[in-house]
Order: sequence, then structure tokens, then C-alpha cells
Amino acid sequence: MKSLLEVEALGRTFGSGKRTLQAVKGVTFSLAPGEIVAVVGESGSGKSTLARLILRLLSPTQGQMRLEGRDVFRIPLRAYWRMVQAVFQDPYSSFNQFYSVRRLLQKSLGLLGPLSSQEREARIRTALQSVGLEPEGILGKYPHQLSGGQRQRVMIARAIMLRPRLLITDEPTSALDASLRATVLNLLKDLRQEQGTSIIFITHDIGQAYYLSDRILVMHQGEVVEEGPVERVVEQSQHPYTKRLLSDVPRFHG
Ligand SMILES: Nc1ncnc2c1ncn2[C@@H]1O[C@H](COP(=O)(O)OP(=O)(O)OP(=O)(O)O)[C@@H](O)[C@H]1O
Repeated sequence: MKSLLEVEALGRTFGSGKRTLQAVKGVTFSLAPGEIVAVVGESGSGKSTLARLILRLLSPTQGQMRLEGRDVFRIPLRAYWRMVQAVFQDPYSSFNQFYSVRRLLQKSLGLLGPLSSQEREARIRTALQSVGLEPEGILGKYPHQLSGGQRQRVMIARAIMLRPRLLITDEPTSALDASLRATVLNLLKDLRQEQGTSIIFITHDIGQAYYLSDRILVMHQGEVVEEGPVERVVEQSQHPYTKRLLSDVPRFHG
């Protein structure tokens, strides 16, 4: 199958001289349309830097990326963000606190160009309902009036409202309790099923990666040390670092 995204020898260095830190090193992988790939690794392994590079919030110091065969850096940013959207772990810092939920969502819809007001309202309502939020109760509220779980779901609604080809999620369930966590994971599955969205699911939780993804990339100190179909990586991991990550998850023992 033709790839949606190809990432080739991607790298990012911070600082210079003795203080140089290579946060992402030579990362190469591709993502098929409708595929869910988990990126797992401990804190500091470079997962969020990789997400920011793919989203073009940060420039790489090495490597290339192609989206549907096109050099990513030749695609205008607005057009790129119509195709590639993200959900981060801390929605509070990503929202303008002075905007109501309605205004936040309308602003994002601006990326799609002119839409009729009925179309805008319909997209916003459908997106909120699909993350289990009642539009009437939430549209007039401001970020500080929402719970952490509600903010996280508004952020997911905002991303999926644009119907991106690729969704990057960075610890999207970290602010949620167990039942909402399951809701969000199932929502991501449905999104792939119904719209064929590809997903890069970043997590330190290998259990969630196992539940949701087709393939896993294991990152350690900026590099991908192991990659493969989820069952293979979990059941017959090759790299000592992956084995160590798995040994921290009680339910995978035996
Ligand atoms: N803007 C920056 N300037 C300098 N160093 C940075 C910057 N951003 C990230 N780093 C460093 O790059 C390394 C990788 O960080 P990154 O946030 O990508 O890891 P992570 O795997 O996402 O961790 P976490 O799970 O804690 O979010 C870390 O050592 C971090 O301190």
C-alpha cells in the first residue's frame, strides 16, 4: 500500500558544543493510510520532539519527510495542518483562555476556508457529540470552566472536526480517569474505522499501545530501537529496552 507519511533519517539536535543534545536521531518509518502506529518510550526518549517535528512546530536538523509523496516542507503550513492535526497532553496551555469553546472551535474551522454558518455549526456539534460532550452545555464555556477531561475532549473534537488524514496524539489520555480513557481510545479506533484516519499514538503506556495500534515503534534516547507489528513486539520483543518497558506492565507477565 502507498504510504501516507514517510519519515527518513529524521533528527533534531538542541544546543551546541558540549551541551549538544540529540533529542531525535535518524528516525525512519512510514505510515500507511488508516494505520495506527504507537510510539512508546520512557520520559525523555524523544517522543514529543518527534511529534513536534512531524507537526512542523519544530524544524529538523537532519532528514526528510513526505506526505502522500510530497516533500512536507514544500506544502504551505495551513494546507499541511488541514491534513495533519494533533492532540497534546496539556490542553490548557494549547487553548486561548479568553475564548469560549464555540469561538475556539470556530477559529480552527477557519483553516478550512469559507464555510456556511450552518456547515460550521453542524461540524462543531457533530465533533462535540462524537467525544461525548453535549454541545448546549459546553459551547458557551471558557477553558477554566471545564474539567481536565472535558478540555481534553474539546481538543480531540477540535482536531477531528477538520477531518485530518493524520492525527498525532501525544499522551491524549493522561488527564483522564479510567473510564474516559477507554472512551478516548475507542473514539480513536472509530475514527480510523469511519474516516480512514491514520494515527500516530504517542504514549509511555505500552498497554494502551497494545490495545490500540497495529504497529509499535520503541524509542530510547532519541532512536527507534525496535519496530514491528504490535503482537510481535509485545510477545517476542528483541531489544533489552523493550523487555524492560514490558516488565513494568504487570498484566503482560506470563
Ligand atoms: N526545546 C528544547 N530545548 C532543549 N532540549 C529539549 C527541548 N525539547 C526537548 N528537549 C530535550 O530532548 C529530550 C527529549 O524530550 P521529549 O520531550 O521529546 O521526550 P519525551 O519522550 O516526549 O518525554 P515525555 O514522555 O516526558 O514527554 C529531553 O532530554 C528533553 O530535555
